[in-house]
Amino acid sequence: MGILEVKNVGKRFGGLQALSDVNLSVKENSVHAIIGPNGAGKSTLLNCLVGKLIPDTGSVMFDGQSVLGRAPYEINQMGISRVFQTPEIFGDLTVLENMLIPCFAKRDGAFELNAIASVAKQKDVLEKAEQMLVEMNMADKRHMHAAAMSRGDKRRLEIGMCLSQEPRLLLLDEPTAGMARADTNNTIDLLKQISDERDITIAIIEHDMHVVFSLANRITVLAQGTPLVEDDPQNIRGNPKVREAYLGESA
Ligand SMILES: Nc1ncnc2c1ncn2[C@@H]1O[C@H](COP(=O)(O)OP(=O)(O)OP(=O)(O)O)[C@@H](O)[C@H]1O
Repeated sequence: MGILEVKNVGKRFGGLQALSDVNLSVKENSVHAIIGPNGAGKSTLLNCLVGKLIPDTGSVMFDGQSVLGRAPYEINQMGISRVFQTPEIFGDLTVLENMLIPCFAKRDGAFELNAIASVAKQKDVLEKAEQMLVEMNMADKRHMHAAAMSRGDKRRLEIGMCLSQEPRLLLLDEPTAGMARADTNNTIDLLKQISDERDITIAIIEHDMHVVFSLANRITVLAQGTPLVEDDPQNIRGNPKVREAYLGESA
């Protein structure tokens, strides 16, 4: 039994069956990649896991509890945190101010913008945010405006903001999209470190096969809304069905 169990999930948009009969079992503490050609249904599936979409059929269980019918913030509180394709950070705030936001939300269940102004009085939150920046190797950038950072550092900050909420499952939607190779490699190293050092499960949607094969210990291939194959990376690499689904993409 995995920490995340998806059973027979289907989702239709008008005349388009975006997902049908999707089964997925994500083992605790694994790095599970979900790959597939454009339009295969990867983002739709992810949206069904975090409450952004409600599947028409099937079930989604996280740690034995159904996530269906719960609001995204409730699913977040259950222990699922999501990293978006474009980093969801506040460019006008400093790195430290960004980090304070999830730290307040974790402590109080909510966040008010004026809390940042009085943060000096909130030692526990400030210490937690500073500690997270140390763990993310970003302490030297704490007073920098987030917008001024490289794409890789924005991603690093966003991942740190997610981790400050102490999730048990981290979902990543193409975390290296649009990155230069050096930033991609830094992100791979960061995710490896997170997976090795923390009690956390990672599910990642990714097009870049270098990222997938560097990180994943299990891979599900989606094609036309349904799982084509689920296997270990070494078996996926040479699988003719996977190569065919990608029609020449480097699988
Ligand atoms: N809100 C929506 N309304 C209508 N159709 C949608 C909606 N969201 C996705 N689709 C369609 O559902 C199918 C699956 O899309 P989805 O974005 O999940 O694929 P994907 O595998 O994530 O693709 P990509 O790799 O290009 O991001 C596509 O045909 C897409 O056009």
